Amino acid sequence: MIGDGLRIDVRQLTKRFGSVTAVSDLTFSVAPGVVTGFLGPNGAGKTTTMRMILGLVEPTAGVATIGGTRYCDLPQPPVTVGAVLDGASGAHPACSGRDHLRIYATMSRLPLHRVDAVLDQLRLTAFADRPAGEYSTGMRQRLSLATALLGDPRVLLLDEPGNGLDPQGMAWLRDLLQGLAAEGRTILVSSHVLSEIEQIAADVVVIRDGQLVTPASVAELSIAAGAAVLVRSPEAERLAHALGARTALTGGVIERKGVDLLRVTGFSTVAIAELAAAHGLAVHELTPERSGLEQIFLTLTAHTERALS
Ligand SMILES: Nc1ncnc2c1ncn2[C@@H]1O[C@H](COP(=O)(O)OP(=O)(O)OP(=O)(O)O)[C@@H](O)[C@H]1O
Repeated sequence: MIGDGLRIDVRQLTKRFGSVTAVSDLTFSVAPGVVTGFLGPNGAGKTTTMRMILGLVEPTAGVATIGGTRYCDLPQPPVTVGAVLDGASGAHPACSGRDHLRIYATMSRLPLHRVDAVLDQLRLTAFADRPAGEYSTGMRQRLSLATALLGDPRVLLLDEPGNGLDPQGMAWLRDLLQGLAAEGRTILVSSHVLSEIEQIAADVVVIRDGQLVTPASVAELSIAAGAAVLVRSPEAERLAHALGARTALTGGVIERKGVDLLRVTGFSTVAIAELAAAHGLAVHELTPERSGLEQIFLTLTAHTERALS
């Protein structure tokens, strides 16, 4: 573990570029210990928000803090926050990966032994002395991440880190980020490849038109978007009755799909299991009918789709 985790807090952030409002009164938090996905259609304001968190763009209003402190007031920013904003490592094509990291470490006053550590962590040691211009897309992405991790930061902000990675590379990225989060780090990842975020992230912040749609766990998001759960029970009738008594609160729908099968919306699998247990009803199967985050995302941002059409 890396000590107490640091929360990112975005409070009523607004950014206007002339007549364009890129981000509007945006408030959300990013918790340590899990990977949080940052989703929104093109132009939703994700990059602008990340840039404001990193002090690269001055907010028109509001504030973003990391562990309660604004980025510009952090005593040692590279030790607290690592970021990859455009997927580019910033390495000169003629410069080797190792030399690029050495230069960055020196500029950021980080110990040089971290260079070998991140080369090893990012599986770049075998390519470390080749010119960065000869790196594949995946290797360039790893060099960007290596640069962000040089300070062993407690917070990571990654804009589209999966861009250009093949499925193997994505699986590796997922394991890396989940491992870093499990150490207590705070990780915010934006991506357009929503099925990948679904695999990587436990929490999700969705924005559109610079405004918050929802902060939620992936499971909660599924419920909010009407994802259903198939429930097989020998006492389906009684279970349907028990669930039905709660739908006034949850807004869910209970459908009979067979003698022992219900299709339920508005409830998580956990809520259904707990309700069944509370009523002493057996449940033989609980299967989330996954519409996938892609569909959920489209449902939640449908307003934007309509506005554009
Ligand atoms: N420097 C700038 N000057 C003027 N407008 C800008 C500037 N930066 C961003 N914008 C505008 O702000 C809005 C939000 O852009 P932003 O890049 O933050 O969105 P995004 O969600 O990251 O989009 P994408 O997923 O396409 O990268 C867009 O309308 C964009 O054109």
